[in-house]
Amino acid sequence: MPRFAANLSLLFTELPFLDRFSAAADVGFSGVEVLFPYDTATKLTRRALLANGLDFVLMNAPPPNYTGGTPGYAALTGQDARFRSDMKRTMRFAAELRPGLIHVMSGPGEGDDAKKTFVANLQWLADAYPEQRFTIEPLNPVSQPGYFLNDYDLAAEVLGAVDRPNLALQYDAFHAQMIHGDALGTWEKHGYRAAHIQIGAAPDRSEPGRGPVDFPALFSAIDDSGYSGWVSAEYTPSSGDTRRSLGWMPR
Ligand SMILES: O=C(O)[C@@H](O)C(=O)CO
Ligand SMILES: [Mg+2]
Repeated sequence: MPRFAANLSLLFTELPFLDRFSAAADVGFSGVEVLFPYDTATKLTRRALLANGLDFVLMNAPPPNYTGGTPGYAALTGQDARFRSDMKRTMRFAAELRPGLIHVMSGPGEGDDAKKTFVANLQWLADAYPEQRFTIEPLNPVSQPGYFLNDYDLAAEVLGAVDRPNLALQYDAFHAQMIHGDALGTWEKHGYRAAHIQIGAAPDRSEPGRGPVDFPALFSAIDDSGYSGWVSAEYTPSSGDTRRSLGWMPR
């Protein structure tokens, strides 16, 4: 059975941020991820991780939280200086928080120029920080209109062109189902590129078990593939109560 982590930006939001760590540990998670940990003093976040024996699995770049703003500059031609300064800032947080992975958001864009820019920026990043592992994640166009990385085949092309050992795919069952209509088939085609997995039902991004994705079959396929990373629960509990949403989680 996969190792499960909790996304504390979507789970346990009924609690204040720093209380979500112990809540996740109490129900059996041994790792957590936070999309944008930039608003909380790093020493407080670090203390919450250590006090609860939790691995810090992943955070997003760039800071700050993009809500209401641009979701990254990595694919925006002519914005290389902005991309680099954002990533230097990210890495200052990472030096303290020590995430296993950093998800680099592409931001908006389309076409060959955006692809070339994205590839060149990712190569710079991977070479500048060879000890850090990074991911890229396709996001569906309903949730993220105008976002450049909106397809798993495109992600495969980008990963092939970047060709660095510390950059891999972030597979999200919710986005895979929304983009390609087949989360399991997308895993079977692209799963070998993945360093990180996130799960949530489609189309409403609630807990696994609702909607068309067959999660027991997906978990078996993940196990059979030999994947050894984390599977992170990244969904909004349908009742608003995270504990009540955990029926999908094998004990
Ligand atoms: O799936 C998502 O939306 C996230 O993993 C993410 O990183 C977007 O902020
Ligand atoms: Mg995701």
